[in-house]
Amino acid sequence: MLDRPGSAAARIIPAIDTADPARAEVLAAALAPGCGALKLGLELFTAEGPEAVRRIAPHAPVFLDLKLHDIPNTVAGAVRSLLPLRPAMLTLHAGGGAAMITAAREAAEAAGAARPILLAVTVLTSIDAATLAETGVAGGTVQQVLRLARLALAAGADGLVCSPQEVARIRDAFGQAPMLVVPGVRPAGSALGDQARVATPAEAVAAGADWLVIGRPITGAADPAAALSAIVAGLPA
Ligand SMILES: O=c1ccn([C@@H]2O[C@H](COP(=O)(O)O)[C@@H](O)[C@H]2O)c(=O)[nH]1
Repeated sequence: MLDRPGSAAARIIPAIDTADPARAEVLAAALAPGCGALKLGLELFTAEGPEAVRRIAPHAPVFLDLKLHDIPNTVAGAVRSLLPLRPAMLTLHAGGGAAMITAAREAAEAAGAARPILLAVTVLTSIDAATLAETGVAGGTVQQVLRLARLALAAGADGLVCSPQEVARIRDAFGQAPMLVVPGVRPAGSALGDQARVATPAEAVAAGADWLVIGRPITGAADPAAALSAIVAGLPA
């Protein structure tokens, strides 16, 4: 299993969000020396499938962010199908419920010590309180994140995906054991895009984040490797 980051660079996971496998490889080669892992998500996986993972994996550990969400039997089968790709991290939606998460964990155990870190996505960082209320969830984002975090960790998730705005509350409630992987991170002055619950990289780390997922502020820069280096330079060693 991937170790918790031991340096500022190792904390950063650039999100390689493109449907173009050649572009993904160029980004991977440029960014891998300065980061801890590379995140591949739905855009590349739905375009290119497992082959995209095989092409990126030689560069850095792969965080496969597919946000699995289905009945337990189907999610367990998907985890089994993904294990040969040896992802370092894998996501599933906490909202799928405890039985789904436990089924995913049991399926992942087949990989033994090389199994991926299983991360439960709480409330997407693009969702604000009003959007959450539209889905029928009252009480605000922090309360829902804590509710889903409790469920997911009890069911066998190794860690959580949450926004930087909930990290300190999660550490207060659950301590240092859960691995916290945090998107919704924006260097000062960066465009928010569709992200709603954000903080800067330094704020996220100070709150207790383990890894920071950062996409467009890096991959949309004229020099992605330089943008990554500038973010790392702004973090404590
Ligand atoms: O709650 C979540 C879960 C996953 N993501 C993913 O992280 C990156 C963020 O990219 P940016 O360009 O830095 O906004 C992206 O791949 C999302 O799918 C998230 O943003 N929020």
